[in-house]
Amino acid sequence: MSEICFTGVQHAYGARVVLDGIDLRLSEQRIGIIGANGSGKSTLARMINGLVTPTEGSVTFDGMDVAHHGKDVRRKVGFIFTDPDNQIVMPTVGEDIAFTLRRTKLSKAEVSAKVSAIAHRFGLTDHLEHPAHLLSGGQKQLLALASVMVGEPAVLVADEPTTLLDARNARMIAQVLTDLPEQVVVVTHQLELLTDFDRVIVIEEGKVAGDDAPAKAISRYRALLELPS
Ligand SMILES: Nc1ncnc2c1ncn2[C@@H]1O[C@H](COP(=O)(O)OP(=O)(O)OP(=O)(O)O)[C@@H](O)[C@H]1O
Repeated sequence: MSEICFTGVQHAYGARVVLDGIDLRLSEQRIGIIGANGSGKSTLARMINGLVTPTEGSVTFDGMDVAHHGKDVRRKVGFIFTDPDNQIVMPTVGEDIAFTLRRTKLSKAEVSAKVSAIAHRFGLTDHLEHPAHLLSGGQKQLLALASVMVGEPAVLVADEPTTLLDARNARMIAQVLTDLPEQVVVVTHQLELLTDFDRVIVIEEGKVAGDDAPAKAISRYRALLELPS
């Protein structure tokens, strides 16, 4: 597994500090990040691949400082967002997956083989020729995943990947993420998604307020929100 290290990390948007004093060494296979709205989870997740850089401290990915090696890190850290429509860029499913490989030196046949293999892995084989915008919400999230994973990142970061999905599709995407052999970091409000995860970080008002196995971290979070456990 890769090692993601936050050392003395602060992030401020203008004068507003939204993350502070973050020290984390993440090397487990499945890591969840939970916390109330606005607590700083997305900001933390975006720091892993340099979409957001710290205003103090540093984030490293396998020893590379993300602020200085953003491009190299982004090759190793795939990212999916809440709304797959924001990352589907090509008209058809097959073209969208192939788009990720456009800057590689692979031959047409090699690209085609990789697209077929990843479509098969994410259950999209029958949709390769279909317009991406006609897919269901769950299928679009699968396409976003396939288009990222075809680039063979070492880690996938997913920021609330099930928020826009109905319960059945949310469960399906949760299962797909849980079963990925790659390392995953998932920000979510869907706490049951994290049942089989290795570690869950609780963020509260920009600080780490819990860091434990799922059951304990989730009870800590419920206690913070004053919800029944
Ligand atoms: N680009 C930005 N400019 C200014 N403030 C921002 C920006 N992005 C986020 N914020 C603020 O930073 C704080 C943390 O936001 P962040 O999106 O990281 O929280 P979150 O825990 O992911 O929230 P949610 O669960 O609602 O998605 C919030 O108060 C938010 O309004």
